[in-house]
Amino acid sequence: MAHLVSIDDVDMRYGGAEGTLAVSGLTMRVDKGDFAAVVGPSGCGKSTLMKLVTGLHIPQVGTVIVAGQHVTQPVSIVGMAFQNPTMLPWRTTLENILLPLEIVERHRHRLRANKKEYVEKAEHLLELVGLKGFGEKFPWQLSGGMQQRANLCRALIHEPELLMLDEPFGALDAFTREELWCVIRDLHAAQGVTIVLVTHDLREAAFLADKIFVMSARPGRILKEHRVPFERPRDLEIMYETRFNDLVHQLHGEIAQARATV
Ligand SMILES: Nc1ncnc2c1ncn2[C@@H]1O[C@H](COP(=O)(O)OP(=O)(O)OP(=O)(O)O)[C@@H](O)[C@H]1O
Repeated sequence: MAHLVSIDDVDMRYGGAEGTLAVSGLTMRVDKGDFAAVVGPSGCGKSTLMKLVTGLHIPQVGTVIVAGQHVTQPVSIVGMAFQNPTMLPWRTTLENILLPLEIVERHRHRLRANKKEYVEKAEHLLELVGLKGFGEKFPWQLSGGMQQRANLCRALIHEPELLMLDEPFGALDAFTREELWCVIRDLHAAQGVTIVLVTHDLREAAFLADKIFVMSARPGRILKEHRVPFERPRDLEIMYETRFNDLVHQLHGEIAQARATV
């Protein structure tokens, strides 16, 4: 089967020839339908990896292929969500969710012609993430967790094949974060979207992912790929099981070692 994401021997350096080498010899593959997590020491190049896959950065060495296309510009089949959702305060939540459709040329005409259909789709997504009826509220009327839920809807409105999540729950309290893990788990199951999640939280990676990539310290490359053997659907209770804690412990050890070998 062809991989949805193929990164081959990539080097990415910021700031010219003498600048910071963020990743080097980076190679990884993500298959269609996968839920992949990327973990590693602080500053190892995780966000850089996300930007390479989405075409926000183009590497100096190596290739990035997404859905069979060599990435040379921003990739339209990708949805993205970052740590701090930036919603436009003067637009309602629903209008914020529809925003990507107004920006992307390809969708703009379709939105104009089929507004009702897209509003229904946005309302369906709001329901999926537990925000039914909140579309008419303004972002500042929502809690941080609710804004992050809406942010996920916005990342999914154009039905991306690939959803890239960069520390999306980092700013939330532990309970809200766990609630959102379940939202993401259910979205992955319901929408069949391929997900790549960058996170510092090893429990988050072990709970959500099928594959966990461990990166080295900068310049980042993949040190190890774990297959997560836990059956789906997973319940939060799994986090109290020995096999879950063994995996988290192992990941922790690998990252500690990567940090020590800088
Ligand atoms: N635009 C940039 N210009 C210069 N250097 C950069 C730029 N973006 C990132 N870097 C550097 O590249 C390296 C990797 O950064 P990146 O943000 O990809 O790491 P990260 O693993 O996501 O970090 P963190 O764990 O802190 O979230 C870091 O040393 C960072 O300072």
